[in-house]
This record gives sequence, structure tokens and C-alpha cells, in this order.
Amino acid sequence: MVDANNQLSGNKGIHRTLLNRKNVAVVVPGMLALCCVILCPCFYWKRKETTTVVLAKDPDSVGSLTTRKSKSATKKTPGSPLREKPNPRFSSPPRLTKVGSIHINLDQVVKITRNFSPSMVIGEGEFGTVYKAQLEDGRFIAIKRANKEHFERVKALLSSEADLLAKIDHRCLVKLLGYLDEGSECLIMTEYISNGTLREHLDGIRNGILEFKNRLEIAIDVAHGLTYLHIYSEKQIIHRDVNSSNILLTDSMRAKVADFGFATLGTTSDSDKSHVSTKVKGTLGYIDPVYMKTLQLTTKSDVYSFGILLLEIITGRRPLEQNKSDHERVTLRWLFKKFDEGNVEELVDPMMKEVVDREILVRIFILAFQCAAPEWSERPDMKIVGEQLWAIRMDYLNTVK
Ligand SMILES: Nc1ncnc2c1ncn2[C@@H]1O[C@H](COP(=O)(O)OP(=O)(O)OP(=O)(O)O)[C@@H](O)[C@H]1O
Repeated sequence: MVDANNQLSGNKGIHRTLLNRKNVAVVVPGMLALCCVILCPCFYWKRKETTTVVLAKDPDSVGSLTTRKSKSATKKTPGSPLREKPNPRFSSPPRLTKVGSIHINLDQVVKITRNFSPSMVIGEGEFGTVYKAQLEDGRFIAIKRANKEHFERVKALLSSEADLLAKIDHRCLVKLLGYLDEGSECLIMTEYISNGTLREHLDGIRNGILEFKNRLEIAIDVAHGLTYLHIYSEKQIIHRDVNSSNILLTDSMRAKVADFGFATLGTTSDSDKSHVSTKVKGTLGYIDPVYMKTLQLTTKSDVYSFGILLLEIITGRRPLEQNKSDHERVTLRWLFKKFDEGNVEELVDPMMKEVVDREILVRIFILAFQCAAPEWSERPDMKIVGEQLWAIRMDYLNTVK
């Protein structure tokens, strides 16, 4: 709660500074969102082991979205040609036992995970344990197994995750391979991504320190993955939990967006609705303040989270730095203040070895601040963000030739 207050009230100061400078607008309506945090009965905070604070995952809301018109809504995201032609495969909800490209029964899963042996565990999430296993054809897969505690609720979450994952196919998004709901087991199987999470790399606990070029390319991959979800997938999908622990890296340092447990369908191209109304979910520090305040969700909420992620990628700092002094705790606020004072180079992750051209850094910071702007209308679409990052990457490569 204290952290939320800091995050939100800190952002208010940024608002003032930006308005003064007539620069990029980065305003987060701190007090209103703070009131929302305090008063809104629809959500509560939960502390994860990692010290990241997340909002409670509430499977009760799965599939129960309501829609209404927004006064402050931005333009409707254009529908993609793909969305105009419904895919008959998904015209009705997929039969969950048949979702994905591998068909495997529980006995086979038990066999390849050695009866869910602890030695096969590669991760623990809030709602399940993740195992690495090898199929008979040699492929490695990740298997998320629903916790037995609150099983029915967790099952609903995994089923929703599988349902959404079944609709997507993009190299920057983790691919669903199978889903199994049998007796007291509920399992979701995805491609195995071998090189850990982005956060682990930023923390330097994987091999080596991320080079600047890699950081840019990771950001571009995430932007492409989100662009696909927002405008090219069969139905618009809003991820709602873009954060550095949900970005998985391959051995060749390509990024894939994972963890669709909070993801939800957005508006349809033939609808006049500009947003969906739904309970607040996400990871504290990355959640769009407009969404927190209004409970209205659009793709621009993912854009906000992406802006926070981009700052994290360049600076190495978490959105909320619990152990820093008050004025440094909310990274967005602190970074903007420093940026505004003209200190740009010193904001870059100190672990990074390269010296990056100031102009390149300025462009990235401005883009990130724009993504995290206070109003939806001030935030660019993910597609534009990806294009701008790509242009920055090209210019960066020219400076190091
Ligand atoms: N497809 C995958 N390939 C490789 N590792 C994975 C894969 N999916 C998950 N993991 C590992 O398992 C960990 C837990 O993943 P999971 O999605 O369950 O939880 P989380 O994102 O860390 O937290 P939460 O579910 O509570 O938001 C990840 O941090 C990652 O290290």
C-alpha cells in the first residue's frame, strides 16, 4: 500500500514538470488513483515472494466482462483484416482438452515429468509449479501444473490462459502446445524457453550482462508481440501483466511474452465500444493509473506497462525500488526528474559496459515517457512504438559501425 502511494503521488510531480517543459507529457493522476487504491473494493494487494506486489488474481471475473462507453476514450484500435474473417476453429470456445498441437494424456505427463519430480521444476508462479519435460519426439516443453490450493479457482485461470493462448501464434509470444484438465489435475503446456526471464538477465544472474543492442532487440520483440495481440490476432487481446518476469528469453536472446493468466479479450472491430470494464489486475508498478482509477481497460494499458518496462530495460531499475530513499523509490518519477535536469547518461544501467550516444538514449527515454503518459490519447499505439524502436536501433547500429 505504501508503495502504491509512493508510485502514484510521485507521478503527480512528473505531471507538473512536464507541463512546465511542454515536452513529452508524462502525467499520472496520482491522487485519484491513490483514492482508487484505498477505496476500491474490487481488488486487494498481495505480496509475492519476489517482493513484487501484485493485485489478486480473480478467476471469478473470467469471461464476465461488461462493456460501456468511455468519455475519455481514445480512438478505437483499428481492427485487423484477420479479425474481419472469423476463424471457424475458434468461432466457439475451443474444447479445452483438444487445445494445442500436442495430444498427451495424464499418464504420459506423469511419465515425462517423473511423477512431477521436484528435480524437473523450473519455476513457481502464484498459481502453479512449472516443470520442464521432454516429449518423445525430443522437444522440450514447459508444463504449468495448477496448485491444489484453491484448485477450482486456479483451474479457471489456467483454462482462461489456455483459451487465449489458443488464439495466438507469433514468434514473440509463448506458444501453447496443450491443455489437460483431468480429475484433480489441470495442466497447461507451452513451448519451453531456455534462457530465463528478462529480469534475471537484468539482475546479472544469467550468463553475462545484457548488451545495449540486445536490450533494444528485446524491447522490439515485446513491442511486436503486443502489437500482434492488439491488432493482428483473431480477436483483440490485452495482456494486462507486461512485466520483466513475464518476458522469457531464448538462447539467441529473442524475447517472448509469456503468462497470459490475466489476459483478456479487448473490443471487437465491429463494436462501437472503446474499452472493456473489468476488475484491476496486474503487477504493481506496471499498472496503468487510468485503468486503476476507472476500471476501464484498453490496449493503452499495455502500452503504459510497456513504457515502464522500457525504462527498466534501459536503466536496470525495477518500477518500484523498495530499498531506495523516498525520492528514488518510484522509478518513473525519479527518472523523469533526472531526465528533466539533463542527466541522461547516468540513468543508464551501470552494469552495461557500452557508452551509448546521448541522442539515442534521449529518444528511448522520451518514447518510454510517452508510453507511460497519463492519458490514453497521449500514448502511442504499440505498432508505432515498435516502429520507433526499430528506427532507433538502426541509428544506434550506425553510430557503432
Ligand atoms: N514456457 C516456459 N519456458 C521456460 N520457463 C518458463 C516457462 N513458463 C514459465 N517458466 C518459468 O517458470 C516461472 C514461473 O512461471 P509462471 O508463469 O507460473 O509464474 P510467474 O509469471 O513467475 O508468476 P505469476 O504466475 O504468479 O504471475 C517463470 O518465472 C519462468 O522462470
